[in-house]
Amino acid sequence: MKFRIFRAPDGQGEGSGTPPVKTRDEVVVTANEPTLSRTPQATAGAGGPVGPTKIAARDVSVFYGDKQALYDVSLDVPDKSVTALIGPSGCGKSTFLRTMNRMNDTIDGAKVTGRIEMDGDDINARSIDPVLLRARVGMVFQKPNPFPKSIYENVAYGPKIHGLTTSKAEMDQVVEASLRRAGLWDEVADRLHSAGTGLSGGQQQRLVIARAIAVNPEVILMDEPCSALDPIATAKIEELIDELRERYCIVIVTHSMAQAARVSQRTAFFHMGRLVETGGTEEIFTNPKDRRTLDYITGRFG
Ligand SMILES: Nc1ncnc2c1ncn2[C@@H]1O[C@H](COP(=O)(O)OP(=O)(O)OP(=O)(O)O)[C@@H](O)[C@H]1O
Repeated sequence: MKFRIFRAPDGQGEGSGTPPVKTRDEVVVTANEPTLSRTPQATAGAGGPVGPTKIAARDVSVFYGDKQALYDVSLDVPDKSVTALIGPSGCGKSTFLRTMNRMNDTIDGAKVTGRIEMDGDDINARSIDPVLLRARVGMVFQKPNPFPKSIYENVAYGPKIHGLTTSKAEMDQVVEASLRRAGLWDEVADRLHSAGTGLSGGQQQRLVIARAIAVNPEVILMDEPCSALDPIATAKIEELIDELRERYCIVIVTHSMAQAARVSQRTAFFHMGRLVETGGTEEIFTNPKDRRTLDYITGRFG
């Protein structure tokens, strides 16, 4: 599917006498043709097929001490698809991302209110163990952060501490399957016992993704996963994200509008701690309803 980012709503912009506005990213982006058959229970969103709701956030606010960073955010995140969180610096994208696996709990003075359900269960309930939750909801950060251990041990670490395997042979299988799924196996099969930190930046990021995959997550959160990578490594991670969405619910924070358009089926635009608008990615980029979304995607601020 090809679409041109931006067509102004309500007769503004292209074809209405106002000169077309260039986005600060590429203007024309391409994404794969949506294939409804790939996800049988999928419904067709404007940005491609998505699965049923995996995470439902309702009236979520986050405070760092006295400062409120998020205001009453309600958002449904669908399974088997990629949801992009976009918006200007400091608008609360990472804060919202962290609410989905309770990473804000690890920040002194942070307080989360509202409700977040995963498959209908309240993830902030007392009965939920945050360590187990973070295995179900894995996270990939801006800067690749492999452990100072071998490639093998990086991937085996999670299955080991969660007791997911019972033999060395089974662990070998999990490590290989995870590295294959992260698109890294062919590059590291002959050096599994070398240091993970010796890999290139892009390989390290795929190793970190393999590490997250190894514990059978249902959701993968990615906080600007390509911002430290060159364009070739970025393209590989984007391809990988596109493959992974068939199995997982993926949420990605990105500053690149072109990246959001290439990899996501749904987009949520945040501004000053509020969720302004959400919808199918194509719809958000071609026909945003809110003026602030339009201004952001056309590079007027941010
Ligand atoms: N640990 C923290 N302690 C205090 N304030 C914080 C903390 N983390 C974030 N904030 C504040 O919360 C607000 C939202 O920050 P957040 O990092 O979620 O935004 P963002 O949209 O992800 O920004 P960026 O695109 O620059 O990464 C900002 O005002 C930020 O300064």
